[in-house]
Formats: sequence, C-alpha cells, structure tokens
Amino acid sequence: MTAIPAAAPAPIPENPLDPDQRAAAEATAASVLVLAGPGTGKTTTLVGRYLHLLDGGAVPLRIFVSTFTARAADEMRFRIQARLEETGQAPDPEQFRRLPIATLHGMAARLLGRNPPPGCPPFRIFDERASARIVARHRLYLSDENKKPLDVFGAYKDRLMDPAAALAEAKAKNDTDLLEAAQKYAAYQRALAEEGGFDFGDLIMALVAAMEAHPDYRARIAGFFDHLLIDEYQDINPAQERMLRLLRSGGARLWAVGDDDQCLYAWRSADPAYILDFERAWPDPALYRLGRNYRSTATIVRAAGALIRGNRKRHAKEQVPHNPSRLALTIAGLDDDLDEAAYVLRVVRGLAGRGMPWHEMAVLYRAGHVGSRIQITLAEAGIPVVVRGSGEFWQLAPVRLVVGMIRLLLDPRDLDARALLGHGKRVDKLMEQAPDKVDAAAPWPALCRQVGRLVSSTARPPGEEGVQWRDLCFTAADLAAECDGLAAFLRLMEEQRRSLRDAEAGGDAVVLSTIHGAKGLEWSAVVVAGCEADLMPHDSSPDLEEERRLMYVAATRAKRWLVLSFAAERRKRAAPSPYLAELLAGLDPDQIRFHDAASEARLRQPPPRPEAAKSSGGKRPELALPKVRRPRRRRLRTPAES
Ligand SMILES: Nc1ncnc2c1ncn2[C@@H]1O[C@H](COP(=O)(O)OP(=O)(O)OP(=O)(O)O)[C@@H](O)[C@H]1O
Repeated sequence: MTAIPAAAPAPIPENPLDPDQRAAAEATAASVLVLAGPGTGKTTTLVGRYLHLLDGGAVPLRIFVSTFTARAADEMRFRIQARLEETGQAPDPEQFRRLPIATLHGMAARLLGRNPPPGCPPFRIFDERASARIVARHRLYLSDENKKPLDVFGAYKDRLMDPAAALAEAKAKNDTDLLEAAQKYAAYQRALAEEGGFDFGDLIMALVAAMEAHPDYRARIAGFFDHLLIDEYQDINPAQERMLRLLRSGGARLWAVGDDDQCLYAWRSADPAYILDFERAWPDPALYRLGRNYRSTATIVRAAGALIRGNRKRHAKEQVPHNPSRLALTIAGLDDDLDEAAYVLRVVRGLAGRGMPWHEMAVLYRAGHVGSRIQITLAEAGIPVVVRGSGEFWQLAPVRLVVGMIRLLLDPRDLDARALLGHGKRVDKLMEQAPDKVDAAAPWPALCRQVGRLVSSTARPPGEEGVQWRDLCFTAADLAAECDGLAAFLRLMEEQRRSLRDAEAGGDAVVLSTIHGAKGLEWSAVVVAGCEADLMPHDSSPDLEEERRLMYVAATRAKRWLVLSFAAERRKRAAPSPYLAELLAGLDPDQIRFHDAASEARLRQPPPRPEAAKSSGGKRPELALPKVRRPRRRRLRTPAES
C-alpha cells in the first residue's frame, strides 16, 4: 500500500494492472489467494478486484474489505474513492464513509453494534489504555515479569479461549504459570463485564460465539456480504479465521492477498500456517502469484531476496524487479547513537537538497528507543517529522516522569510539573526515593543524570519494556543535561513539540516509525537504523524467523535508496546485525557502498559469540558472517551525495 501524507492533496492515479494482476483481480473461484512478495502490487490488485466487482454489478455495501489497521482502511477508502472518481462513479462522501472497509475488529464492532445478537448486553469498547487501567486497578500482573497481562489475555482471545477454557488448559498441563495466567484472565474478564466493557479481542470472540450459537443470527449476518476481500492475509489469527469462515457461510466469495514472508504478528497468535495451507483449508481454491516487483530497484530486490532465503518455513518466491537500477545500498557503521542521529540528519538533508519531498523519506527501527534520539536530532534541526508506532518522544511515560521530576526538584511548587507526573504508586515511590538519590543542589547536568537514573531504576516496568524504559530515561536526561539549565531545556522541548505538531498538520514530513508501523507502506528513501546484533534479531524474541521477516519488511519499504545504519556503541558495545551480511551476500560489489572505511571495518569485525550475546532457549543459530565482497575503491559518499 502506498504511503500518503496526512493532508494528501490530490488522488494518486492507480497504475493499470499487468496481465498477472488482472488475472488475479478477475478470478472466478470461490476462494482465491494472491500470494506474492513485497511491492508486487497485491494491494493495487485488491483495489482492481474491487473495481472489477463493481463493473460486474456488485453492490458496494455487500463487499467487505478487510485491512490490517484502521489507518490502512482509511488509505484503502481513499484509493478506491480516487479510482471511482476517475471513472465518474464515486458515491457521495457520506455513503462512502458507510462502506464496509475496516479491520476485522472494526467490522465485528459494527456488526455487533448494529445487530445485537440474542442475549448480548449493550457494551462499551475499551481501547488499550482503558484495558490497561483495569489491569492496574485490579493488580492483574503476572509473576513472570516478561509477560504483559494484556498480551497474555489477548492471546487467549485470539485463540477463542474463554477463562474456563484457559483454566482447563492450565489444569490439563499442570502448569502453575498457566494457572496464574488463567486466573488473572478470569478476573480481568469479570472486571470488564462489571463495567460493561469489551476490549478489542472480545469483539471478535463475541461475534463468533453469537454466530455459532444462533443459526438464524449467523444466516442474517453472513447474508450481508457477497464478497470478502482480505488484505494482509498472512497475519490472521485463529479467531479471525473463524470469523471469516462464519461470514462466508452464506455463500460469499473469499479473495485474499498476502505474503507469508511478511507475517509479523506470530507473537499475537498470527499463524503463517493459514496462508501456507490456504488451498487445503477453503473450498474451490485458486492460487495466483505475482512475480514483478514494481516498488524497488534491482539492488534492493536482490538483497532482500538473499536475506529472506535464510528462513525455512516459507513459500519460495522469485521476483523480477521492474526497475533494473543497480543503485548501491549504503551501510553506515557509526560510533554511537548520537553519531547515528547526526548521520541520518545529513542523509535526509542531502536528499531534500536534491529535491526529494520529506514525506518520501522514512527512518525505520525495530525498537522505539532507537528512534527517539533521531526524532530529537531531526526536530532540533527543524526537519518536519511525524512519528508512527512508538509515539512522540516527549509524551512517552518515562520521559514525562524525568522531565516532571527535574522540574519539581528545582521548584516544588511547580504545578505543571505535578500534572506532568500524574498520580499513582509509581510517582509516590519516585517522590519517596528522590531525596536519597538526587542532590537537588547539584550542578544542572549532574542533577539531570541523577534524575534519569532514579526514574530508570525506581519505576522501570519488567521485560523488554524495561529496556526501552531505561534507554528513554537516559536519553531524556542526556538531552536535558546538554542544555544550559531548566529554561533552555523547556524551550527546546516546546520548540520540538511545536515542530512535530506542525509537521503532522502540514503532511509533508519525514516518517519515523517502528518496523511494525511501516507495514504495507513505501518511501523513495528508507534508513533502517539500529541494525545491531541485539536489536535485529531482538534479544527478547525467541522467534528468529519472525525477526528476519521484520528486517525483510523494513528493507523492502524502500523504492530507491536503502541505508542500513548501526552504532558500535548504544549505551554498551554493540556488534552489527547478522542480517546485514545476509543482505549483502546477495549483491555484487558495485551494489554496496560503505559510508566510510570505519563502517566497512566494523561490519567485518568478528560476530559476537552467540552464547555471550544471546540466550533464547537454544533457538539461535551461529551468527556467522558470510564473506562480503569488497566494493570497488572509490570516494565514499552518502546516498544523498550521489
Ligand atoms: N501494474 C503496475 N504497474 C506499475 N506500478 C505498479 C503496478 N502495480 C503496483 N504498482 C506500484 O508498486 C508499488 C507497490 O504496490 P502495492 O503497495 O500494491 O504492493 P504490495 O504487494 O501490496 O506491497 P507490500 O506487500 O510490500 O505491502 C506501488 O507504488 C504501486 O503503485
């Protein structure tokens, strides 16, 4: 799917479908899967399918288009509307808003809301924040600190397990951790019910349960649709699959696009087996493949192909790049995160100097804290940025706590600081420990760093979130320490927040995003930052194939320029990600450019010994660095200079 700026001015003209795409769009089988790699036009073909159905007389209100996120639904609506306007068939905007183009959760909410099933009480939808408040209020935390309660409860719902089923599973396995999870899940569901709340997972569970329990209700709901068009089919989970089965039980046709190599949500019960077994699972199946990559240069297509071949559980796919360009990809090995941020700034400025609009550039990262330093550096330099996935830096909880504590220690009557801190046990603990751990009379930089340490150690959540928390505390404290006192720090913060707001409103901005948030999008230039051995694959993830898919998705968002950066030190010594060598192994020397000689030397340093670097139940293979061919000797340039 193509990235559109927030204030997208003119509709983007769609490309005419090529013969393979057209065949897929016009398929007549009852169950169709279009299986193809990134940039081959799956979403384009889905739009083509929609228009083909309309040409054949289908009723728009009876075509359900399912997207992975609400934002993707808006973009899909925009694309379809633009196409209909081109052909003079666009319905009025109000009618258009009512078309069933939504996520599966969104559609479940709509169906339940407008057609309450027998015995289903009225409900309010609880978003993630509201659900987190329930967890906090009832102290539903799990003993295993690495497990987030909402993820665990959500995983039960994704597998259509109610608390009784969860308890039965725990007892059958005689597993105390599972028993605790099931009991807390039961308590969570009771608390939700008392407030009349459904969280997102409940929506699909409730719809499925009602359709299975009441044949009349099932027939009524399934009777709404003649066609189900599903984007990102690789990421569906068991509950969603069951919902689709029920929705098509009235005879609707299923038409799905997906790429098993882009399945990023196995940790949330998405199961690539659904796409791998499509032909066995659905009646009258037909499989279509698209082999031409319209997005990326030949260099990017080859490098990404070499990387993903490292995965075993996948459908092999060959891709022919439509753009034969052998433009080199760039590897930049920087000293530390500060150096990396400065480098990214040079790259985006250089590209802008060549006339590239900001919104054609993106910086992607596996972990949110990698983006924070870059966000600050770009904003400080006046570059418009929008942040997707992990949120605006100054609004993040640890950052607000650091800023609030610094302010409050300097002026205990500062009411704004109190508001910034909020209330709760975490804040009480901070206040209690501050007098022992922070010397309020210390020089400004020392005070800031002491507060950073205090917030990092006192209020840190468990697991992976805790690592991010610590990095954000230190980044905020460092930024404050680098200013000339409190007033200068507050000015810096305000300027940056204003520039972020302006960028969001203006629409033309560099996108900073987690890789998960970049799914389905594309940009002319992409920097993948933080390509380090403990971040890619991420230390906390046991699933190496999913980690490789994440790198694959990041690299394949780029149309022309792909820059992969890593830091030799990010609070501790870091080695380059093994995926860099895997990407480069697919390229000829002229397709690789090192930012400087140090970058090349750093990439060639011996990989960390797996046992020293990781521990993940022995699932990680040796991190052997394939031989990277040497680039031709030439002056080393950033992509922006070339
Ligand atoms: N037939 C075509 N001719 C020219 N360009 C095309 C064609 N089909 C798709 N494209 C372009 O290729 C790019 C990728 O298309 P699209 O987003 O539909 O791919 P995708 O397979 O859904 O990608 P991904 O899986 O990575 O999200 C877009 O810029 C789109 O406009």
